[in-house]
Amino acid sequence: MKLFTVPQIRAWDAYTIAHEPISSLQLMERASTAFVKWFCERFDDRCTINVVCGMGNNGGDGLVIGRLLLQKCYNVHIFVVKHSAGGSADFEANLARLHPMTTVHWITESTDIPHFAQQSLVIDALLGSGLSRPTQGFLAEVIQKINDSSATIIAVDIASGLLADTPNALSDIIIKPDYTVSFQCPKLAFVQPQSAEYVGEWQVVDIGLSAAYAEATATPYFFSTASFINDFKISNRRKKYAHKGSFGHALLIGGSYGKIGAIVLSSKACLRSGVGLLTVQTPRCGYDILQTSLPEAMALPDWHWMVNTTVPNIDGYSAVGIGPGLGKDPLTLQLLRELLPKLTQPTVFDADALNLLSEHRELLTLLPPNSILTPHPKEFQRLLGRPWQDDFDKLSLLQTFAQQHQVIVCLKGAHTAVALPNGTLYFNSTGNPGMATGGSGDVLTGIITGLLTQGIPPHQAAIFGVYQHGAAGDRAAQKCTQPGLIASDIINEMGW
Ligand SMILES: NC(=O)C1=CN([C@@H]2O[C@H](COP(=O)(O)OP(=O)(O)OC[C@H]3O[C@@H](n4cnc5c(N)ncnc54)[C@H](O)[C@@H]3O)[C@@H](O)[C@H]2O)[C@@H](O)CC1
Ligand SMILES: Nc1ncnc2c1ncn2[C@@H]1O[C@H](COP(=O)(O)OP(=O)(O)O)[C@@H](O)[C@H]1O
Ligand SMILES: [K+]
Repeated sequence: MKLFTVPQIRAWDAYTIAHEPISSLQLMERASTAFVKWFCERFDDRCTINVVCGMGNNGGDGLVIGRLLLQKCYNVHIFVVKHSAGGSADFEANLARLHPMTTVHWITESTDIPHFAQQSLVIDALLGSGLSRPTQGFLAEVIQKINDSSATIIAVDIASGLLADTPNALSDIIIKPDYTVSFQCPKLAFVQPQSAEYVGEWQVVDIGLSAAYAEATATPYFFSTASFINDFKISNRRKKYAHKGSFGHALLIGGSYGKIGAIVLSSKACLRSGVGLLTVQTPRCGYDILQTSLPEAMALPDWHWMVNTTVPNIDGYSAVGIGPGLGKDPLTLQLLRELLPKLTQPTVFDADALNLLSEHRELLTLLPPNSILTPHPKEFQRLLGRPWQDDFDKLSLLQTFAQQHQVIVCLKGAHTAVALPNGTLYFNSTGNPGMATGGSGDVLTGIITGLLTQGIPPHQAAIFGVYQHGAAGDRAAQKCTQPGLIASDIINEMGW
């Protein structure tokens, strides 16, 4: 699914209105109907609902939502904050339609702001994507009062006061919703850690905007949903006469004294991703551990007891993964230095392989094109050599890094962002905080290396691997709960 900026979404609305054809008023009705459908599936008519509206089209949505819920016999109170002299045309039209049904409570000064009871629901339709300046005055007071209440808050399209495509100032006063129900496509802010408390649990509802516009309009941002991933047509079916040679031979290099578990986890995930053969190079202290815990893997023990030091002969391997548990010993650095120019096969760099690259930045120029780097935010900061100002700055640095080095970077976290060498970004839709546990990233390295080994092109291996890793994590969390989840559970739930 493509992710669009607010100006693009506005153009998308206009295109749909011009080409469907449909009036903007009808589109507002359609959007609000989709919201109400989502709402009624979750909340029954015993609750008290406060719809708090502004005077733009987001407020217009609020008025329609209020009307539709009244028609369904919900207990609805509608408030309008008078923040401008007149409302948008569609707001005014819907205000007129509401009049015979109920009294609208106007909030024109601070004393008009109601108390929102603990058990009630607040539907936030104050401001949407038309936000043009920070909220101030009694509009900000209303937001503050809603936030201070214990009511359940549901934002229409986007939380009032939250900017969709650019960072907010720390001082901005913004609704902190429990849920955001957004129209047609997620906003960029929804996949940024800094906006988390201004988004809550979010869901996109389809309002039938033009498919032709979406198809024809370019964007660097994508959201990897199940249907998007299915388009890669990566099959889990095997041909009857397939043999282990049909699925490639992976080489993983990692582990050091005390961190053999990391490379074992990667190895296990790599095997479960479907490779035909796997060889694992570890220091000698890892030999017994690996052979005992994973008899399916072949071991290539280094002469060194504690760390990896020897450049393996990489001929014959379909793909390489290096980094989990690797350590940063000077001998291991030497290995990496000598290995890099020899690599002709697709390669994944993770963990300490990335840290070594960060500390010896001249090595970055030796990365083969389309290599896959899988840093978590701290590792990415080290690779950059400097921190970012905010999440949007981080994304732009990520795009620039991938373009400059012609590599694929999977910046891990909730909504892992995969940056391609052409600057496009794919935000992942799967995964959960249960995966914030040691070893989860090692599993991802194994999965992506395994996909590369089977001949899947690097950009697909990265996007698909990240998606399937998160999906396996979601299945694991269902079984073990989020706190109970450990990295091995992700491996046990693998399969697609
Ligand atoms: N056809 C469409 O365009 C559709 C739009 N929809 C809704 O329309 C919304 C966007 O509508 P609008 O563009 O009218 O935007 P808003 O509803 O966000 O309101 C913008 C108005 O508020 C004012 N404003 C902006 N920031 C302010 C601030 N901080 N304090 C006080 N006033 C402020 C602006 O000057 C403008 O008059 C979407 O979020 C969505 O909810 C939906 O109805 C779906 C269809
Ligand atoms: N809150 C979260 N939501 C979704 N996925 C998460 C979350 N926290 C961590 N993960 C995933 O778990 C993995 C953690 O990787 P990493 O930090 O490298 O762990 P480790 O180094 O211990 O293996 C990443 O793939 C990341 O996307
Ligand atoms: K809103």
